[in-house]
Amino acid sequence: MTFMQQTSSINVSSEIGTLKRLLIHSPDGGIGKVVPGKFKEWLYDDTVHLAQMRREYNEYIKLLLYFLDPEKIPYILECEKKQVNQKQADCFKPDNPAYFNSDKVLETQFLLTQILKNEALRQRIISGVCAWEGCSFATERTLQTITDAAELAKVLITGVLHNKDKSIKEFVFAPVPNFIFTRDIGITINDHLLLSNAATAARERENLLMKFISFYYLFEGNEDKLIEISESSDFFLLDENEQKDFKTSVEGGDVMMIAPNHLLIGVSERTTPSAADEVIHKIFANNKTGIEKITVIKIPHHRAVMHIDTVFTHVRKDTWVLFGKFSERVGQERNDKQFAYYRYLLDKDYVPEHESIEIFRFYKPIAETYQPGKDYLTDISDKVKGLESLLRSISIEDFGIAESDVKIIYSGNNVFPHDEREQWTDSCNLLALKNGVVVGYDRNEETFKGFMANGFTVIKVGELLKKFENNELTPAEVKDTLIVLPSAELSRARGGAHCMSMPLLREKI
Ligand SMILES: NC(=[NH2+])NCCC[C@H](N)C(=O)O
Repeated sequence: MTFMQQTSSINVSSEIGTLKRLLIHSPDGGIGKVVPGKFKEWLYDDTVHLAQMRREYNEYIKLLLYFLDPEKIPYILECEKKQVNQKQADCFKPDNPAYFNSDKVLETQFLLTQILKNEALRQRIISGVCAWEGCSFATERTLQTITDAAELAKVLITGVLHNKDKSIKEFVFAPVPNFIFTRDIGITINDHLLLSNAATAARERENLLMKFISFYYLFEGNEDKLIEISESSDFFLLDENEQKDFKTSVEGGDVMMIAPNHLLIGVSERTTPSAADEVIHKIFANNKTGIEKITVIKIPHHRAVMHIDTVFTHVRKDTWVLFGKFSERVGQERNDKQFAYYRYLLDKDYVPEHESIEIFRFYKPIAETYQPGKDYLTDISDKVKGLESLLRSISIEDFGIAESDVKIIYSGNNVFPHDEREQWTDSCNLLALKNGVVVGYDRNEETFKGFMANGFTVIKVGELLKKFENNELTPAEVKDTLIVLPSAELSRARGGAHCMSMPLLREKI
């Protein structure tokens, strides 16, 4: 039986409907191989203490299981208790027979292992990865000799090959240290999945592995629901400069299924204009995706804001968290207080960040037949003046909220330098477990003030889990809450809970 046949499978139509199933990846050994000389290329800003990162991440897993698959909890608690002295309990290791194996909280390495048990696919995947990574024939043969699927999956992800007695290690290819950010490898759009096409080589193998996982596991038998994006066929003939303009990369952190018929696409450091173009055409051409409205948000290209989900996320139908520097309202307010004459005097190309954000809306009713040559751009400038008014308009139009009830919570409570510091450590990158219950990082304390001022409870994950364990509270009873994960190490990889999750199933809202 295929995955689709045995489960009520895959469907996401908002960022805040109750989360029922997602794809994650636990920090693997490859993260422990990141060296300073590779920071830029591998998209890291620091080295990470892997053991501590795993402890932090396991709190996240437990939280997810409590909400999505509570039947696994007794097993996890028992396993943790038995192995307190072990660095990491076996039930958290995807390559261990004791792995918790949930069909709600799915894991990439675990799924890859399942596919690798099929001999024909095993050959195909090894060849695919080897061709991609350009490894020697000898290495390919060595990989073929690994008969244990779990071991092979680990090698294909970490790039580290051990010999039989585990004494000698060899790197067969680079690690993929950003694979924990499963958000970026694909986007569930209703019952379809848009496969990413990474902007940088450091993340390309992730996309390849995700393709295998999608075609041979998650969407097996329903491959028509997978959407792939690629460069146009004449791309290879373009000269170097033109290629820069027409490169087609899209990463999941830039795509949000924000409301049942509405998709947001960020054009950023990672997602290119030509990728947005291609996504718009593919989605409008396919009525089954259920998308009528596509809003494209152009943000500045820099590391601090690599994807739109580092700038804002949806918290509750009426509530958003946003980086104030990118809000036209906040920008205007500052200017009203003291007019910025320097803007006349500075270099001509100086544009304050919020003003450099551009928003475009494309609209095609489902009932209308798609015409490739038609321009679907619609003018929304009367109501959308910038990012903040866009978010407000989504609450009002897509979720039926009264204008006066929409709340915007700002990174660092909009006080410099906390706004920038906390945005950097993902104060705006929250994962909603349900409408009004979101997961973030414990270090972004100034941002908490905005949550509390708007009636939210802020609680450390450890405290919440204790309440669950003592039966003082159930996940169903948790409302209007920001749950915060320990983040000393996790945040160093530069992604938050939103990045560390790929929702596959949410309740309709
Ligand atoms: N959706 C996200 N914001 N993902 C964050 C990815 C972080 C990762 N280090 C990168 O630079 O690619």
